[in-house]
Amino acid sequence: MADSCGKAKIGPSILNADLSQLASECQRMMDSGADYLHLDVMDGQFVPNLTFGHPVVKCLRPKMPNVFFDMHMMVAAPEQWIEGMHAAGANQYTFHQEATEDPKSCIRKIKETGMKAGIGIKPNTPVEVLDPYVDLVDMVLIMTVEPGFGGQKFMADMMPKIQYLREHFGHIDIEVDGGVGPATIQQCADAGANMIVSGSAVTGSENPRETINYMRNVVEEAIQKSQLER
Ligand SMILES: O=C(CO)[C@@H](O)[C@H](O)COP(=O)(O)O
Repeated sequence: MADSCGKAKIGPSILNADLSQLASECQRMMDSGADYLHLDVMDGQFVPNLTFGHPVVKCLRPKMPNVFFDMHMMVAAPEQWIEGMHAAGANQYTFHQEATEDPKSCIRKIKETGMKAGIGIKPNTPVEVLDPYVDLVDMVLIMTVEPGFGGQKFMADMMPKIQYLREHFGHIDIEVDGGVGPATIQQCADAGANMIVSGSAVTGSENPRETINYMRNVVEEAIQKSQLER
């Protein structure tokens, strides 16, 4: 993932998978051709749901030593978990701008560990709040559902946020997350998203490999089209 800024990457979310089989579900996603794993961490404060923390990541890491773990930290005071997630083997730490008084300090602490830093916003947060941080992070996350649960309806009115980021900041990694699947990937690709989080549409697919390949092809075609139009 190191030198792949702006390329099409599919990162399944396992939130709606069979969490009693977490390791095998993660492996199933990678065996189906996923580029990375999107792991949803929820604390019951920042979002009204509870999932898992760094102890679980620590157990997962030895089972999949080379998989890129994209930690989606839907938590209050995200600074508190940076060290733990790094020690557990996380590769990227994506926090929410709404969750901290000092995003720049959070970004600095993440990068000091060697992890990649991501910053995300919820649907009701204007994209312009990210302007001071985009050049400091490795990836920007645009939520297309209210964070907290998988299987929700895609919010197409979030696409202008992605277009804004692509137009103002060029080849950064822009991740889209929530209700993304074969029926909605074209909108995301056309808007400029290149890192695709898809949960239910992939983990619930009869053919996850086919679903992943389809979405990657749509994004790759959109990237090529935008490059030709420049
Ligand atoms: O962070 C979240 C939800 O809060 C997402 O990562 C969802 O887990 C994506 O799942 P689908 O909407 O694709 O089912």
